[in-house]
Amino acid sequence: MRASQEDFESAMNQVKLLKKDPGNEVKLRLYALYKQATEGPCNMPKPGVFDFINKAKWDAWNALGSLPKETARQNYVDLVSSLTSSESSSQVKPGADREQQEYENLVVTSEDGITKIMFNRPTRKNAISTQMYQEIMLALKAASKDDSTITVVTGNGDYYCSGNDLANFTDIPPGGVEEKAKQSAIMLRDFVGTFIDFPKPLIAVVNGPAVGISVTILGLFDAVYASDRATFHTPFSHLGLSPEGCASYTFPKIMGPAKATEMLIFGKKLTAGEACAQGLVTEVFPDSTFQKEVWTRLKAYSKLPPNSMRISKQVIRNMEKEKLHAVNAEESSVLQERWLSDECINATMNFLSKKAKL
Ligand SMILES: CCCCCCCCCC/C=C/CC(=O)SCCNC(=O)CCNC(=O)[C@H](O)C(C)(C)COP(=O)(O)OP(=O)(O)OC[C@H]1O[C@@H](n2cnc3c(N)ncnc32)[C@H](O)[C@@H]1OP(=O)(O)O
Repeated sequence: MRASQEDFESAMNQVKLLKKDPGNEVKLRLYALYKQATEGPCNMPKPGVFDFINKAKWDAWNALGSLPKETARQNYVDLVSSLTSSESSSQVKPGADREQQEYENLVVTSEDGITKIMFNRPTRKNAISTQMYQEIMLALKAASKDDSTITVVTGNGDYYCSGNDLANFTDIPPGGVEEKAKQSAIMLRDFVGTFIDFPKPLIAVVNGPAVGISVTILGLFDAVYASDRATFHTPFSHLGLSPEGCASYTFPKIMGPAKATEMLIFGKKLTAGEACAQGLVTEVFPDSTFQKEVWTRLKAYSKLPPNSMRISKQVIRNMEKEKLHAVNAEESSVLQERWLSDECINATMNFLSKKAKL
């Protein structure tokens, strides 16, 4: 069942009763979902650059694109529910392992045996900044040790994730671009390594389009549920790049070398249905019932015996671990060179100077 008008109104009241300020990102998200749920897609003229507050509100609402009103209403209710439950769980067990760490680019909640890690930069289509790579690693490490039985990764807004934040290329340290490429290769290897070693069932709830590294690492997840609005795109050649996230190994294994070539070399964008037919996605749901159906299923899975699930994951994955770490190291080292290539620098500059989009 989808959130009713009554659920929506009750969620609006609960927001007023929140004891803790949820922070600007979340408040903007609530505003945007409220406007989308009540008025539909953004219909206001874009405010001027110096009208900071209204520009931020406009950006947040506009970022929801054509998200249907019912989905926005449901997402609003879900977001309020995650805020109220994180307040009440920290009241019930202060200082215990349910305690939530503050993240700038993620919303992490834990309830019903499920830790949910939600990418939370909707105005940037959830592009992964350098800080966000670190936060995702921290959140996964915490989830591996908390008392949840399964861990879910999802996105806030109309995108699941638009991949690496291309602005990461502009933050060059005093050691120069070579030093930046070296540090980035280490960060990438650690980031992907955290997924390879994650001990519990790891599930992706792909709520919208997914790009780049957010797609490649799906090969390291244990199940991938997708809305029929989701697409899967790895435009590495267009960006002068090469695959990461172990996709050079997992994708040919999952879908066969020819289909993997179309995605990883020619940058073919797959619909959710195509990705499911090729084995990258476990199941596709209509967007209108996506959240409801997936979370009902996940809540049931989270009640299965945790040790049995962990051990089964070990049995399924452990034989591959050494190979995956070797592939990860090789992909990261190849990319360290690619980032310094003219092909990559030109493609990135074209995007950042607004001359190109995917
Ligand atoms: C020296 C070496 C340093 C290297 C450091 C890297 C370390 C780790 C690397 C791991 C490797 C990963 C590979 C990849 O992930 S490749 C994929 C990279 N992603 C992209 O190329 C996507 C680029 N974005 C787009 O093409 C489009 O934005 C979109 C996703 C198709 C959406 O288009 P739409 O028209 O709907 O929306 P907007 O373009 O208006 O987006 C809203 C604003 O968000 C900004 N945005 C979106 N995605 C990104 C992104 N990936 N990086 C930076 N910024 C992004 C977009 O520019 C808009 O901003 P604006 O409002 O200011 O215009």
